[in-house]
Amino acid sequence: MTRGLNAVVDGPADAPALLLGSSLGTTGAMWQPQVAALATRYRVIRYDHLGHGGSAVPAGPYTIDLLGRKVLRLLDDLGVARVHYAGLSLGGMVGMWLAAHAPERIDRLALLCTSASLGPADGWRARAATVRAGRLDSIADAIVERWFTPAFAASRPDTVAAYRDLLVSTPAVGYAGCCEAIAAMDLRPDLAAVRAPTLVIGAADDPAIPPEQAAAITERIRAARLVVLDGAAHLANVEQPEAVTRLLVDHLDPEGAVRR
Ligand SMILES: O=C(O)CC1=CCC(=O)O1
Repeated sequence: MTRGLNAVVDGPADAPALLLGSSLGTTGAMWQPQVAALATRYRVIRYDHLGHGGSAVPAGPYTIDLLGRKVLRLLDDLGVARVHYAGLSLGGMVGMWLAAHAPERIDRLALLCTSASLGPADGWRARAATVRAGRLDSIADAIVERWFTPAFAASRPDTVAAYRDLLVSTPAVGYAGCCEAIAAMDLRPDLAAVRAPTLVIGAADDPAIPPEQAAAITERIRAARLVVLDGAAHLANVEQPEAVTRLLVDHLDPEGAVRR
């Protein structure tokens, strides 16, 4: 028996719930640029993936199915029946799984800088092996280089350093377990089962998951809309915080968007 997922909750207890899923090698802290604005409207629940942050760190390999089931258990523990969900990268992968396998629990969905299938699997398994051998620090710079555009990295070195610190503080077993989940993942057949109105956001300068992947997701989900953001790499919510917050606010409350 393992502990469950760690989560931080902000906003009014009686507001609609919004669950935020973060990327590989980060925690719910990744969503800091959006929290203040979103928490005026929603009960914002930021969870850490299995093996990340304050969550349990069982020995891997993990699967997306396992990560998704842990999120459902978290919602049960919090007494939350239904949520909006926004997830970036690995957080988006879990969001697709949730929307396909537990559609009764997901209201509106936002998928950022993510993919339904992200090969080559051998690359992810090699990365997992490197990290299991205790060498996450040796590949951290190469990973973080894909998270931000060169212009952002040059102008905001402290922010980049803070996200690098978050990455290297991830438990090796947890990080590797999630790499192995991505290696084994193919959510493409699941996407036809997604009923939630979905906003798919790609970033024009994302070398980790290029915007073509966002377009491929959009084509497979019945009620999906695609937006490609300029001036952002993989962590688009950090690099373009206002634009991402606005897109989320308008997507989650489309009637409010008409009034605004
Ligand atoms: O950090 C990376 O290499 C890019 C990435 C893939 C899945 C994820 O969450 O981040």
